[in-house]
Amino acid sequence: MSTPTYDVVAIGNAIVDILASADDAFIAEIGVAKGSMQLMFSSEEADALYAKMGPGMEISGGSAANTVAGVAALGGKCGFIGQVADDQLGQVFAHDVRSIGIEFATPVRAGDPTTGRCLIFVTPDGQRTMNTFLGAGQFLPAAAIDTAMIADSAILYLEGYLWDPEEPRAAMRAAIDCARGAGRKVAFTLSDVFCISRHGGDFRQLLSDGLIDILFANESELAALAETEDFDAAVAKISAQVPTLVVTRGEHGACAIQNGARAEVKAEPIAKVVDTTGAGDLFAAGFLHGQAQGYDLNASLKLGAVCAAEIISHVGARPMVDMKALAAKHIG
Ligand SMILES: OC[C@H]1O[C@H](O)[C@H](O)[C@@H]1O
Repeated sequence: MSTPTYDVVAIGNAIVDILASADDAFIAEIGVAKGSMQLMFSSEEADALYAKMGPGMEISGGSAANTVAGVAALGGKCGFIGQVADDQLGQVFAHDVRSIGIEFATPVRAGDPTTGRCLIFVTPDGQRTMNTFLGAGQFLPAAAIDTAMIADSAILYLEGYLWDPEEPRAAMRAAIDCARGAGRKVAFTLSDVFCISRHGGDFRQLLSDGLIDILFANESELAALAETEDFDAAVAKISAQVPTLVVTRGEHGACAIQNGARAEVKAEPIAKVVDTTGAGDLFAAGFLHGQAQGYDLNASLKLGAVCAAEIISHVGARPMVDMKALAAKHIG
């Protein structure tokens, strides 16, 4: 097997985030569950919610895109595959990933819908409530999959959010076949409990077919996938089906089980949680970069925790400090 050019190639939703402060009363008023993610199914619905939003900040996002942005900031070589439309938000998204050295060559899609956007309300406790219009992202076709790039990457990283729409799901299945055919690793994030409610059967099948090498979950996603609220039982059940399981536990840190060996990390202390958007994405970035660099499980978890702490200390899910220097300070 040849040495791969890329450390991580991701397939995910190409989204520009619009973030604004809101209080709990506003979250109740718009009728969504605080801390959750819900889909908006039309640009009219997105426009109506945007009209209610206070002054916003636009920052590129998208879960898997955030992760490769983190890996690239740490010095990894990355690629991204995702669908944007031929519009201004699409140009912003493409500019932002390319400007940090990520290879992004998915052809733009003409016509409606627009590029995806996510309206994110951040409450004073740092909690984020996301409202996503996937837009063009839900039409990523299998034909857009760059098989040469995937076969040339140590890790293919997929987001569960994108398993929902039909075309990208087919595209991701083709990408898994391509990565595995080339002897590369496949990493998958479960993204949200709602993805498991809708596609838990598929996810369990991917695991039992041995198609996933690294699985990322938070505690609620793990419980939903394992169909038990008993954390230790859930870890035992799922870790028996995947070579590496990583479970993020918010302020309680994270744990990973790799081929039977278990490691834990505490959450990195920070002065103030400003915005939790992208915490899991950046944890995945640190962990994957560590694994791609050959770090052991403890060091990979530590780098994940350091990256997650950086991202929650400011608004937006893209790193804002010199991540190489930050990693060097903590990992050496
Ligand atoms: O995981 C956080 C990301 O999910 C949503 O897709 C937003 O784009 C945000 O950046």
